[in-house]
Amino acid sequence: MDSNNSSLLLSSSSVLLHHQKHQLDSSFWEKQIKVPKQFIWPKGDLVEVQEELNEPLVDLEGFFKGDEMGTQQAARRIREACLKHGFFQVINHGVDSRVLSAAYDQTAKFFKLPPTLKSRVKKIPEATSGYASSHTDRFSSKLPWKETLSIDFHENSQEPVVVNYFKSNLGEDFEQTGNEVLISGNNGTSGNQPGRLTLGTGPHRDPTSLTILYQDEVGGLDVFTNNKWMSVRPRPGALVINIGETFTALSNGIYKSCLHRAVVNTDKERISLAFFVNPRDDKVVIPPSDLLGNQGTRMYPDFTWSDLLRFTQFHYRADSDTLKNFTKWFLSSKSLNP
Ligand SMILES: O=C(O)CCC(=O)C(=O)O
Ligand SMILES: [Fe+2]
Repeated sequence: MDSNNSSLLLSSSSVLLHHQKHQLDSSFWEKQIKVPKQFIWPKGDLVEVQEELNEPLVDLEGFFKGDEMGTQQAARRIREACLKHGFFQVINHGVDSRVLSAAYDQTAKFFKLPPTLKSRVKKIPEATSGYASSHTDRFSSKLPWKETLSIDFHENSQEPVVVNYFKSNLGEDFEQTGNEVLISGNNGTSGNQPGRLTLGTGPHRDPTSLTILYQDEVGGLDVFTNNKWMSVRPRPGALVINIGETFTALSNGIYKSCLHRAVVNTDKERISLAFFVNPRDDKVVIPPSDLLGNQGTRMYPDFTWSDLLRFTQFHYRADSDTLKNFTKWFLSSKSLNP
């Protein structure tokens, strides 16, 4: 799809939350002898992985070269993965490895800045861009052991929005960061062995359409499928793709968006770069009629990405039941305000 076509349908955004000032500094938490109880997750969410997920590794070379056979093979493998758990990895994806390394380095450089500097881009309420440590303002329990930097990106914007964002908040030295980072960086820090009690990102399904993730070699991404947690092996140069709830709704529930989490490594810090792809705000998510089955039954109501975003930002922490609870909330708010 060329960028003109895709901009008719897609916008992209990364959505994370703001913080309280004294908790901006993740090094503060790392120095604590005991993990504060707000960061301790229930045992059921912490069950360790025993196996690797056998997700398909899809080679996109044929697709990019216009090769029919290669394209069909890739499509078949992606379809199979989406019917099972919605996770696959891609190689020969066309994203220059130098851009990925530069984005990674710039993200790492940002997370190493002193807290006072990071706080210059701190996320404010209702914003979708900015730096956040842990989401402490929004939740009082099961906090994620990580810091995040989120940046809004709209493909059809003429302005160098991201470059301007970094330059105006952090200064000229960060122009390059703006050039490379079109992602949200998750930095799961290790510290005092919090890995045994905490999670970098708790179990959730992404509300997005698609998530494209670049993870470093530390690993920690786990997927819950076949009734167990399974790890997604970091593969050098590959991107992890998973479908989110919006895509599930678009496929009338046929393609699965799977529960996943990021565990904290007890020895090493981990950085992951997630690019969330979402429909344009005004596009209604309606599955094609041939996915409705004989009865023409719709699994989910007509909604827009901004409805789901509002729900997950202001009413509900994304978890295993987001789409089900969103549907209830959305239908009842519609019946109150028809
Ligand atoms: O860091 C990861 O591997 C996953 C992060 C994630 O699931 C998310 O940001 O939605
Ligand atoms: Fe996720």
